[in-house]
Amino acid sequence: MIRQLLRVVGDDYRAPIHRFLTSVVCYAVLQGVTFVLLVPVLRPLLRGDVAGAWPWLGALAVATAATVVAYYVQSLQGFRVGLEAANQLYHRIGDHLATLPLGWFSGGRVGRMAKLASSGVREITGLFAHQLQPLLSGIVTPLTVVLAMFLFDWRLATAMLVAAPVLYLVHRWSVGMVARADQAMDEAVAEANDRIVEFARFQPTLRAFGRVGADHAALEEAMRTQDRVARRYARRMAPGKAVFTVAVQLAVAVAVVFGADLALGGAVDVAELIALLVLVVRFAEPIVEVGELGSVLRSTRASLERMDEVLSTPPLPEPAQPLQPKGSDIELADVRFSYEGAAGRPVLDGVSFRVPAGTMTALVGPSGSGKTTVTRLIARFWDVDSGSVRVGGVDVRELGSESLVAQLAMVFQDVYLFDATIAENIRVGRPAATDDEVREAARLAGVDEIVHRLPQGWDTRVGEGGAALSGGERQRVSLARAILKDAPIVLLDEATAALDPQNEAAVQQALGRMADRTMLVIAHRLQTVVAADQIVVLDSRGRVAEVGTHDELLARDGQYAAFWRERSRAGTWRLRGDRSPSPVGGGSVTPVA
Ligand SMILES: Nc1ncnc2c1ncn2[C@@H]1O[C@H](COP(=O)(O)OP(=O)(O)OP(=O)(O)O)[C@@H](O)[C@H]1O
Repeated sequence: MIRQLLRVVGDDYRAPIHRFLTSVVCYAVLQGVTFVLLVPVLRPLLRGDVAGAWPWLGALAVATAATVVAYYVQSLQGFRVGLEAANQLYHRIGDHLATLPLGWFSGGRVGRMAKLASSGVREITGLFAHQLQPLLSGIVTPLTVVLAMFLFDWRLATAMLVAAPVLYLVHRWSVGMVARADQAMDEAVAEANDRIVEFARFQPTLRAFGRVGADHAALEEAMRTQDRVARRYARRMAPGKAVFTVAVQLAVAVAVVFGADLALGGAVDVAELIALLVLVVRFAEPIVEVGELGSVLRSTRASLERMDEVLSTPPLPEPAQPLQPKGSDIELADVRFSYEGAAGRPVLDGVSFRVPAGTMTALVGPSGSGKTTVTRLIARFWDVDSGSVRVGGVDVRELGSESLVAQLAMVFQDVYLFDATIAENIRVGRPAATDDEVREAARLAGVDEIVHRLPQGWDTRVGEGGAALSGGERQRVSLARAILKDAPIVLLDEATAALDPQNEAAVQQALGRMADRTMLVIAHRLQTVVAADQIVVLDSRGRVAEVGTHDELLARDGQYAAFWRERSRAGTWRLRGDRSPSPVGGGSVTPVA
């Protein structure tokens, strides 16, 4: 565990940890020495020889004072090293996250990462501040006592030495038993927590379907499971913990009986025996303390393992000599791609098309055909399995990630806004932009309209993730970011959810503003599709079905023409200014996402 801890915290932080561990070992040895000194102090006292006890009392006083100082030093160091290690960990995790492929952040990883960064880092701080000392003392102090015991009586010392591995084995067994119970309990609690959060988050959906009470089957089932596991936990955990404590007390009892036998046989006198038995009892104390740490240590070890896993996730490979893009065209050549761990056919299966510099390509296809995946491969969220994605004539794997990012402005559906003002959020697009440039970008994306409606205008904070804004408003802020960034290539996903008339106007205006850029748009609006220089149609198997202009594709009377007819009949291609309802859901052949 200590090796894993050193690996997670990093090589450059080994020295302070070693210093801390050394101070803990010093403290544990001194503690053992103070225990041992009780024997020469008690032996003369129990025989009525007070004068004979004085020199040993002096030694005990010195040893006790040294132990107190050592305790103070090690606990101070424990807190300091714990806090610094937490800081160091935050930096290491932060630095490492910045190098990971963007695709790594999808799924539930960000949530798990947040938990790891808060409770996981706290646990590791606690390991230094509270647990390493009793853990090491539980081994070093009894060892010191046993070794010193050989100075007084080799028979009792041997008995204690024999007891140590027996106690260790019992401890392992008991920790294993408690760990199994703990793990089942942790899983049940985590499941119940998830269900409660889900229950709270989906209240609107549940109520919309008349589920007004607390009759959420999944939640009830999770609660029942937790209750069942908690009962089993209590039944299993108590004996697991008790067995170790009983084993320690049994070892002490055996030592007492053995000592009494020696005294009766005249091998040791009664005064010496009592003094030695006090030592035996003290020998057991630190061991019992280790027994109490079992479950905390197990949970800390699990956090360490998860951190180790994150820190050993390979970063996005960077080219040794990054090339510069020559122009701003995009080209996908025979791209095959599957998501990690996904079975079955690839999401993209031999996709090839080119977006010439300064033109607009609309990407359409049924839901799940891989449109979003295409844009994310261009932004190198992941690397392709085979084939290549080229930007400015250079494979994105040969461009440094900085120069790739500099080429792109992305407006995706899942827009994240920081809990800051709108202006600060727009400025993310180009931190060095002037206030006027920020306002101009906001105006072009229709954000100024939103600002006028907000209580504190430009100074209104938008809440975490942009919670104070609607989906369409968030996307407009994202558009303003893209306009401000002024990158040569724009990847845009026209979110269906955000297609209110104002948002449409903003998207239209923004597209007009960026008309000289290379644009790849996952298109949901008729005028985007019609105005595109070319339309790329993906089929449900992740292949390019057709490429051409609107008129060409209609004339070809293929998949696009079929989409077109169906959409026109259903009225779900939206015309500018048309206030009919937005497209609903994704049919199997809808070109809208
Ligand atoms: N992070 C991911 N991990 C695993 N599978 C994914 C991931 N993202 C998407 N997929 C799967 O890849 C396929 C293509 O998804 P993608 O989002 O690219 O399609 P899309 O055409 O953009 O769909 P939509 O129009 O519904 O947004 C889908 O089957 C989807 O379930």
